[in-house]
Amino acid sequence: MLELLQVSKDYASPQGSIRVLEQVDLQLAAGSSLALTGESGCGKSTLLHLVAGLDLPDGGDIRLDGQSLTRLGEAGRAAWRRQRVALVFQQFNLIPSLPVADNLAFQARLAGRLERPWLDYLTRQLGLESLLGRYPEQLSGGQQQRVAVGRALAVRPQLLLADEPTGNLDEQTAEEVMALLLKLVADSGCSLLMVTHSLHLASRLDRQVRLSAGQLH
Ligand SMILES: Nc1ncnc2c1ncn2[C@@H]1O[C@H](COP(=O)(O)OP(=O)(O)OP(=O)(O)O)[C@@H](O)[C@H]1O
Repeated sequence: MLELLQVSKDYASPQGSIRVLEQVDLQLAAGSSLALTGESGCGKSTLLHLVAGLDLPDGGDIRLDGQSLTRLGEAGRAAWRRQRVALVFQQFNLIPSLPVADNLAFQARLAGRLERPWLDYLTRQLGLESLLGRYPEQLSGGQQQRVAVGRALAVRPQLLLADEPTGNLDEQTAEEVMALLLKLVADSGCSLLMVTHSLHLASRLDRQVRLSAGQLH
């Protein structure tokens, strides 16, 4: 279970400090999915980055199965980023110098969690078997995002964080990638927190919340 307890975040600006998140409370049960929507600049990516352990809140706490992220030191936060959460970005973010097979295994290897049968299952389900020797630049956007989904889920994270995962894809490819992502998230049993501008995509997740003026609705 993911819990955000009174989470606040400020950024410095020339006009002084700006509060982007204002004492946000949120709970996401293990194995369930939540869509985070809201206008551009409202703080959706900020919230996702905090949960990912990429940045620290200025107030409040973030907990995963009772463990507090804000009480961890740098090494503990690095382990959180490697093993407990995984990210899928709008821009795919594959490693250009590695073929698909190594991109798929990269994070699971780094986390010491590479399970070959699970990775093979993901590879088959994502339709990537014939592309394992190719490099990212030789793939379409939809193919690249399927690799990114496989790479993230190969870790067997407790929580998958997705930031506009289909934002760079045409409508039909977005549908295909989203269907695969939802099926494989269900297969892995992890929770999903997804940022999206699309109310249609948001409606496919268990719950929807909107971020506005620093608070969730
Ligand atoms: N590192 C930073 N320093 C200062 N301000 C920042 C920083 N990162 C984000 N911001 C500001 O915080 C606000 C929230 O940004 P964030 O990227 O979280 O919004 P978002 O809802 O994800 O937007 P979008 O939908 O356009 O991606 C914006 O006003 C942004 O300019």
